[in-house]
Amino acid sequence: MKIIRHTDPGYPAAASALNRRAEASDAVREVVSGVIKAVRERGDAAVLELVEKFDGAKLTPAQMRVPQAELDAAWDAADATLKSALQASQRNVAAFAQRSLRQEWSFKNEQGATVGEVYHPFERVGCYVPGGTAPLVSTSIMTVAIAAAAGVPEIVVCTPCGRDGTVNPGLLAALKLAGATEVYKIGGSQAIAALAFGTETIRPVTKIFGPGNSYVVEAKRQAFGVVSIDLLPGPSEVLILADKSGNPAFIAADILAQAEHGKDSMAGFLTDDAALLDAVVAQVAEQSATLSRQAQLTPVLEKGVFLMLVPSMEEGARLANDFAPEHLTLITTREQDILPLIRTAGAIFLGNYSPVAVGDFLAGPSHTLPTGGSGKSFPGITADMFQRRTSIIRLDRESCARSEPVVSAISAVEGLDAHARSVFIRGV
Ligand SMILES: NC(=O)c1ccc[n+]([C@@H]2O[C@H](COP(=O)([O-])OP(=O)(O)OC[C@H]3O[C@@H](n4cnc5c(N)ncnc54)[C@H](O)[C@@H]3O)[C@@H](O)[C@H]2O)c1
Ligand SMILES: [Zn+2]
Repeated sequence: MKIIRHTDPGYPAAASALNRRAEASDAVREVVSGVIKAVRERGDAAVLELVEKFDGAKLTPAQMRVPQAELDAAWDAADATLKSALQASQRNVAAFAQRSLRQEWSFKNEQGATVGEVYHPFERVGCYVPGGTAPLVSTSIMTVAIAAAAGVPEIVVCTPCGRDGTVNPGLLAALKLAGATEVYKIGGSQAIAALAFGTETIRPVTKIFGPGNSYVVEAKRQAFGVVSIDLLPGPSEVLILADKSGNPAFIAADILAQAEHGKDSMAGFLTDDAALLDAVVAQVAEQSATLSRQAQLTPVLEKGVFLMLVPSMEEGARLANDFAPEHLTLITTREQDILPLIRTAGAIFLGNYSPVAVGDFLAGPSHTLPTGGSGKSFPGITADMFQRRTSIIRLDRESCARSEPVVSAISAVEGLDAHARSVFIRGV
């Protein structure tokens, strides 16, 4: 853990280093462009070679898709506690999604033309559900269930399999409940390439959603244009900003919950209270000893966790905006002053009793959120991202006549006389 105080000489540099921009390393970019090229040129064969190389599983093209019967059986076999937990999560997510959906509307413009917007669900989307280091059962709900709530008829999921070629049955159960219509057990950038460009087995989709590691995120970025994408949701992270009202045990628990995501994940803690900083450091040491995922925790605690004593909560909010955290926890007695200052967080958790884990699994908004600083440009997944918008324009003879002088004036400057004629030829 790095501990920096505003009284340290290194503070200005450490504070300005928080002002990040999301960019993949050259090495990741190169690997991914090689993968995309291979999948475009050689389809299934390339996908399966890469699955063997990165995930150690030997599959045939016929084994790529999880049969519907296996999805159904996974749901039937899931234990009752898991089923009701997944259902509770899905109910909250669907209810939240309903409120985010856009409705069609229209109005008459100044010339009397009817103009408006209509929305249709995308026909066929891809949702990536990570599975490299943990089977992200919750991500099934946080992507697929939202697509289903938006009315998307074809929801194609890719998720990596283990060396034995199987996918965690709890994950399959969640996908079934959430409403996945096709599930392929392939992961990584090869899965994104297959979804974007298609292979003999996988028909291409038009938009790709969902989080993943740096390879998955870079593949989505490189596929952009051929498909659209939701955002760039990479390795998970949290930033906690608290004044002396913060509970050190709760804060340490949230830092550790973040750290157990493993490689590349980050947790930061900013406070204006020196005693709280010390108490959180002590709590992290005490609590971390009793957790199971030491292999994931240790490297993150060494490299990915920083604690900073800032001169004020206002300065903390400024640094939080620079960092643009995926999750921001704000604990302060001055919420009305500090909350309005936060503009770039993917999701904001307020007060001592709002653990990020409840947002991960249950609360309602998608947990698929921007990371790596991309929150400055992208929001997290919302239901309306599964809707394609188009505009509608209808004129009658009268509104056409009233539009003519404006069209003629602009056509004259642009030198486009056919444009002007196409209006006045209508007898106006
Ligand atoms: N931002 C969010 O909203 C959000 C939500 C959930 C999860 N996540 C993040 O998703 C990530 C999931 O990562 P993961 O690794 O566990 O699973 P993953 O499914 O994203 O990636 C696993 C795949 O990566 C590929 N891969 C691994 N090493 C590679 C290499 N050297 N070269 C090329 N490809 C390689 C493999 O094909 C493998 O199938 C985590 O970082 C987690 O924090 C983010
Ligand atoms: Zn988490």
